[in-house]
Amino acid sequence: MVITSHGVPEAVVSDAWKSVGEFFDLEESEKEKLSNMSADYPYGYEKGEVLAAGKDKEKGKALSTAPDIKETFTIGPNNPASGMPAPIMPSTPANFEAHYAAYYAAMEDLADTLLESFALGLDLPEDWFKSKTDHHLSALRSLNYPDQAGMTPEPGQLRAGAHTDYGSLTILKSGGPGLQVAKDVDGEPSWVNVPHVPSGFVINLGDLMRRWTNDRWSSTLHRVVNPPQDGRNHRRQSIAFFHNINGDEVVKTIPSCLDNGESKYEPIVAKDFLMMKHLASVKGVIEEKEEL
Ligand SMILES: O=C(O)CCC(=O)C(=O)O
Ligand SMILES: [Fe+2]
Repeated sequence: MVITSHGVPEAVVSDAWKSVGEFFDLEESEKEKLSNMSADYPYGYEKGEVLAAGKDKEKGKALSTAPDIKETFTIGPNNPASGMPAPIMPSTPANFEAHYAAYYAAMEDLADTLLESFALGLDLPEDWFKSKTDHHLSALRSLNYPDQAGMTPEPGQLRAGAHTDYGSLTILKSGGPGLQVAKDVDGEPSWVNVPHVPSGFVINLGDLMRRWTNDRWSSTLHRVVNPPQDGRNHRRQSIAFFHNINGDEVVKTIPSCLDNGESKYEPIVAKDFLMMKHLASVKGVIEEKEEL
């Protein structure tokens, strides 16, 4: 869905947007200083990531061994209770840290509001999600899809390959068209362009929400296509807030989503579920490498 009238101050968005653009404009060597991803710190700067888990959904087979045509910068929560280390931020551009932190905080508030609506939609008390999200593992990732002037993507290579997000819900701000969604069904996906609403946010559900609701709600299969041939020189920027619940929360089918008292899924600790998703995506990459 696309939401407007969300209450996020325009300046919070435009400040973060500008700082993100300036960050991606830095020399590669500057950005590489932030590529400090490890098992303990699954964030930072990355280029050419392959979202392999999603590719499994396209007939269970990778369409291409080529990486997504994008670069990303990600932080996690700035809250020791989440169990994650504090965010490592770029020191340039000068205001990046303040703007990024303010945007993260605004997204936390918006996610809380959305979850209150979700609770009502699932026949739960309005504050049902509150105790399950008060030391959440949400991540904020900005994305830059460089212009494609003078380059020819490999067959099947996209700005972002088809995938579903892992967590509960995603709040996405983007600077232009290119995002497509499809029903997450077996067989050939039927892609639909998501309308670009400049003041709005796109909301996608993730795999954790799907499992939690016992498949009553689906996770959104999506991708970002390459610019049209006559618009190759257009760069695209977006900022995605991946809301995730408390890492130590046990994801056990929401009572109102049981099917005649039955659940399709075993209870799982949220952090284990996210790790399983992460490892599955890494496994996809390894298998692709073995196919070469
Ligand atoms: O840039 C976009 O519009 C989508 C990004 C996305 O799907 C992701 O980072 O998971
Ligand atoms: Fe996504």
